[in-house]
Amino acid sequence: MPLNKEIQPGDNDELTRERLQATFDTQQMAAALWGSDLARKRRELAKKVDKLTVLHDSKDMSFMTREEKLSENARKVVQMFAHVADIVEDPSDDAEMFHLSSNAIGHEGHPFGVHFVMFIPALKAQADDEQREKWLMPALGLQLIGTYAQTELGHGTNLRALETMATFDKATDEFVIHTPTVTALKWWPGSLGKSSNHAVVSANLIIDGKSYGHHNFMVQIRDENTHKPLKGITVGDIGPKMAYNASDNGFLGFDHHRIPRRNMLMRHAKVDKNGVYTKPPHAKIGYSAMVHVRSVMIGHQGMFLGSASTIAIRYSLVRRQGEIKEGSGEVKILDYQTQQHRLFPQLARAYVFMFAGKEVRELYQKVLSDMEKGETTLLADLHALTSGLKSVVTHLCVAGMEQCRMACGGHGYSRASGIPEIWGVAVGGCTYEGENMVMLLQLARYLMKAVKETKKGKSLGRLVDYLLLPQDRHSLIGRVPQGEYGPHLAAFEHIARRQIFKVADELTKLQDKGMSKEIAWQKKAVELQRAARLHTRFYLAACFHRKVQSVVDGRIREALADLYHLHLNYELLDMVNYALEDAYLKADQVDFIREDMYRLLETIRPNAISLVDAFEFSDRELRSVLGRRDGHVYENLYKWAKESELNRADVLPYFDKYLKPMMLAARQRSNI
Ligand SMILES: CCCCCCCCCC/C=C\CCCCC/C=C/C(=O)SCCNC(=O)CCNC(=O)[C@H](O)C(C)(C)COP(=O)(O)OP(=O)(O)OC[C@H]1O[C@@H](n2cnc3c(N)ncnc32)[C@H](O)[C@@H]1OP(=O)(O)O
Ligand SMILES: Cc1cc2nc3c(=O)[nH]c(=O)nc-3n(C[C@H](O)[C@H](O)[C@H](O)COP(=O)(O)OP(=O)(O)OC[C@H]3O[C@@H](n4cnc5c(N)ncnc54)[C@H](O)[C@@H]3O)c2cc1C
Repeated sequence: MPLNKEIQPGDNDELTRERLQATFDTQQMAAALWGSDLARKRRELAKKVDKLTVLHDSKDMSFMTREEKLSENARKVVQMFAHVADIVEDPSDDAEMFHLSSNAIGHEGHPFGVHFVMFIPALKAQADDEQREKWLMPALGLQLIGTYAQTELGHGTNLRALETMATFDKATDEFVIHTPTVTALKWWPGSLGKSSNHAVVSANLIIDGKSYGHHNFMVQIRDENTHKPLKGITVGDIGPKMAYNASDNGFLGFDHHRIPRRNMLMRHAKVDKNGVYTKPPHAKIGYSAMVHVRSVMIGHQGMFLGSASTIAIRYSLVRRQGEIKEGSGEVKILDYQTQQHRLFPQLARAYVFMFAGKEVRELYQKVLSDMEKGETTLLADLHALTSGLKSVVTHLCVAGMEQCRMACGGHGYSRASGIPEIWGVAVGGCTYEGENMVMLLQLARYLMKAVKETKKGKSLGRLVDYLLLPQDRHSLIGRVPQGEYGPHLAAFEHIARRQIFKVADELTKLQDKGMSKEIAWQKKAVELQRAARLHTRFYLAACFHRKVQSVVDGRIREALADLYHLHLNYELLDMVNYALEDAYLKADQVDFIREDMYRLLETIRPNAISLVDAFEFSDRELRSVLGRRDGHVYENLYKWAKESELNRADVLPYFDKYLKPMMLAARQRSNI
């Protein structure tokens, strides 16, 4: 039995030979990546989706208009729910459902995207028991479609400047929801434009003329039967986007629209019928739906980068171009060192992002169950961690995916590669759920507080314990046996700690000179976001270390350790300026890191296909001609191109309408 479980009769021989070189069992590696239970469920649900033709794309989405995309994905999502009990073991398991939707629907969006990822989590965390009964149960039972309407045309980041108003009318026991200006229009919510009939709306709570800041309200926006907007509500689609065009992101305006008082989500903050306001136990508890998405995004982004790596690495083993030794025949492009250097570090990042995604979800679940008991101590840690990870992971993912695309040459630029769409979806993650730079500055706030605690000999939390440790002056990389690469991880720690303390000292100096805290912050904002990035990259490296250490099977651990060590080398070189500034690393150590990285590229090369096969993306899920499991790329690229709508006729009307008359006229002129 070969160790790579993807081998099948009829596959491209080149790929089969590659797969036979695996040093580990790909299904065991899949278990390390996804968790053994989820890996098994993914495998089984993919087989079931393969058999259920109603869940298959009716044609490649690249050849569809937006309206066709919306309709196609609405059709598939409805079929998916109709068959859900036959396909998944536990329909209430978000992870299993996400993988089902990834297989059957893809990533271009569908009417229930924000419903499941924000609307339901907002109700779970912020609705009281009675409200859960009223809306959560119907939402879970698909009796209504919800969205999360927070961002406005004028403001997305600065939530304190949101303009939508929810004014309490004591006489009728209602809130009056109103959009006072054009900039107050809700703008961007997913599935709002044409699909949703309910929304959790963020609006400023106003009682007796006093504003209590923004709170969340349940608003029905469309009639349940006719689907027409209710009186006082204007709603529509905001137009085409870079990608994610099967999602109808929308706008929404209210003209003194009335809702019952009990439509304010009241698990934590409350307003009684006399207009008496009760504060929540934590000022930011109403932000929980955002924290939820930030926590799920990390693993999803890892998956996007894993998909792009799979496509590029498989294709690089099919594509031959040029010779390394003259006369010895064209080589697979993955045999070029530059191609390996382009792709393997992205593969390693995909792995660690998926591991980090799992860790952060566990912390989220813990915080959620604490919150249920009114306990909010870990909320700040979770906010800091998710803010940093969300920003660093999305940024590195899209940079990595772009490398994958370019590594596929011209065919990478074609939508047939599948990379442009997932890149477009992934890059949205740099903006949604908090613009990356803004979220890095949120983490920086936490880090600066942590420095203050450290100076008192205390730690703000587990994530920043390392700030209490003393700094070494020189790295031991290349000075002691490599072992488990401890000195490399120590270098990540050193770089992060130094930048964090450096910027904290600079802030103090500016303030000591009389500068206000806010202006000093502005003067050092770029350095602060750097501190946040370095802290997060240290967290990621340490997470990779924890994962490798936890693996019991020797062959899996060895293959993972190769990726981990490559990650350490590659990322350190990417941040090397920070280690050179204080001569922590010497030039010969940088050379040592580089040479070790090149060695690792060669070590990883024979396992490359098995490391991507271990993601176990089905062809249906990958939606890529270049990334096909069987490697039959060229004949299928030709088949795909023939599906282009431009090939429906040999001559298209625009030729007769514009080009032919122009050429005829030109010929006539030349005959005169
Ligand atoms: C079919 C079935 C499928 C089922 C499977 C489901 C899976 C589906 C997967 C689909 C995947 C993808 C779909 C993509 C959907 C995308 C949806 C996108 C949605 C959105 O974008 S919603 C809008 C998001 N908006 C934002 O993120 C806004 C960003 N801004 C902010 O968060 C805040 O304004 C801020 C944090 C930048 C600042 O807030 P502000 O109130 O002004 O506070 P500050 O004064 O700066 O800070 C005050 C203190 O508060 C702390 N703080 C801030 N936020 C939090 C928090 N969330 N938690 C805890 N603490 C917080 C902050 O740190 C300060 O503390 P300090 O004073 O320093 O102690
Ligand atoms: C695909 C997609 C889906 C979305 N889905 C939803 C949804 O379902 N529901 C919803 O409510 N919203 C949604 N959004 C909106 C999204 O949350 C916001 O676009 C996002 O929070 C960024 O806010 P903004 O657009 O106001 O950017 P801005 O804040 O205007 O950012 C513009 C620039 O200003 C900078 N900047 C802003 N403030 C600061 C600061 N304090 N310090 C330093 N720099 C700053 C930013 O770094 C950025 O460079 C979605 C957006 C996208 C792209």
